[in-house]
Formats: sequence, structure tokens, C-alpha cells
Amino acid sequence: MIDLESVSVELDGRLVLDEVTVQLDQHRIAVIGANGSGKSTFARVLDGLVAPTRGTARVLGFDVAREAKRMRAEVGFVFTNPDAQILMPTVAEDVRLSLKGSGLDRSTIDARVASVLAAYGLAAHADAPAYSLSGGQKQLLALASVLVREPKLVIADEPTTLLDLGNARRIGTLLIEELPAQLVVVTHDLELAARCDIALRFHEGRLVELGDPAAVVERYQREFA
Ligand SMILES: Nc1ncnc2c1ncn2[C@@H]1O[C@H](COP(=O)(O)OP(=O)(O)OP(=O)(O)O)[C@@H](O)[C@H]1O
Repeated sequence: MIDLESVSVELDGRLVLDEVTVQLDQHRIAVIGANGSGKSTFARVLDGLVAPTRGTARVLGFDVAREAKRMRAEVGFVFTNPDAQILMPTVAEDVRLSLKGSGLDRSTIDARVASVLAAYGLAAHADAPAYSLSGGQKQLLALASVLVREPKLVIADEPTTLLDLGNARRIGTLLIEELPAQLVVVTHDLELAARCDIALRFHEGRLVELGDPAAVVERYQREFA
């Protein structure tokens, strides 16, 4: 459950989120809108990466400003650029790092890492250097490293932007149809947005529309017709 009450964010003295109030319990939540409209800032508030300047934000029952550390144990954030989150030299080590401190025993960790690498088509690259992967494979690795922790909520900021059509479809289907967790996806891919359960549209820092994704997408497209 996501519950924002009059959340405003000011960065460098500029209002980038303006009094956002919203409650969301849908499984697949799309966030759309023009460049600079505040989508990424909204996503970062949900993960505690950006603190509200005013208002309160609760995610999975946690106050994001005061309980960010506990909340992050349950939330996975996927960045647009996978290089921002790939930390370890090899593919398998990067996935394994996500389970550090999980309290799981070694054989359970081995099994989880192997199963996630297989699920994302990366098993053959397990011992390869992460830098040797293609952009799409890196995005798959970034996702695998987040999802191996089995978060309850996944926040993905434009996860298909860097991908070719095949990989974008593959990741889109994985996120929309296969991911067990709740998903918030910030995207310019309006087809992907339309496949969600609800869409939110931001404009100049304000949440200007939310509802049936096909209808929200259609009205957005009509503005540019
Ligand atoms: N750290 C920062 N300091 C100052 N301004 C910022 C900062 N981060 C973002 N902004 C500004 O806040 C506004 C909203 O940015 P945000 O990244 O949330 O938009 P967005 O809708 O995700 O855009 P895009 O589609 O281009 O990714 C922009 O005008 C941006 O320049």
C-alpha cells in the first residue's frame, strides 16, 4: 500500500512535486508524463531516496522519512541506467551481493542465485565480467539483483528505455505478467503503461490524472495529436 498525503518536494529551491495526495493498492501502477514533470522524483519518494519537504508518505506501512532503512528491506528500486546499480565484477557475484545480510544459508543463496540467473537468461554468463554484458543483459542483471531479494514492492524508473525492442518486450512482460511483487513503473512506453492496472499522470510536479490506464494514456496522446 502506498499512501501519500500532501507530499511536496523542493530541490534547490524549486518545487518539483506539488501537494501529491494518492492512495494506491493496485498490483501494477504506471507513472507517465512529460520530461521533468516529477515522475522520477515521485518514484524516489516512494523508495526514501528523496525526502518529502512537506507532507507524509507511507509505503508498506512505513513512514518513508523516518523508517527508510526498514522499508528498503521490502522495496526494490530499479534504476534507468543499470550501470548505476551493478557493483560486483561478475554477474553471479552481483546477484549474490543482494542477498548479503539476508540471513539465508549458503546453499539457499546458491540455489536462489542460480534460479534467478536462469530465469533472466543469464545462466551462461554467471562467471562473466558484468562489464562484458550488452545494455539489455545489464538491465536484466540489474533486475535479477533486485528481484532475487523477493521484495514486496518494485519501483522501476524507465526500465526499458535503454533496451532494444526484443529486450524491452521481454522485460515488459516479465514486469507486468510475471513479477509476484507490486510494481510502480515510471515509463515513456505508453503500451507498457496501458497494460498496468492504473496509470498516474504527472504534469509540472502535480498529479493531474489517475485512473484506467488506457483512458489516461489516450487523453495524454490526444494532447499531442
Ligand atoms: N537534484 C535535483 N536538484 C534540482 N532539481 C532537480 C533535481 N532532480 C530533479 N530536479 C528537477 O525536478 C524536475 C522533475 O524531475 P524528474 O526527474 O522527477 O522528472 P521526470 O518526470 O522523471 O522527467 P524525465 O521524464 O525527463 O525523466 C525537473 O525539472 C528536474 O530538473
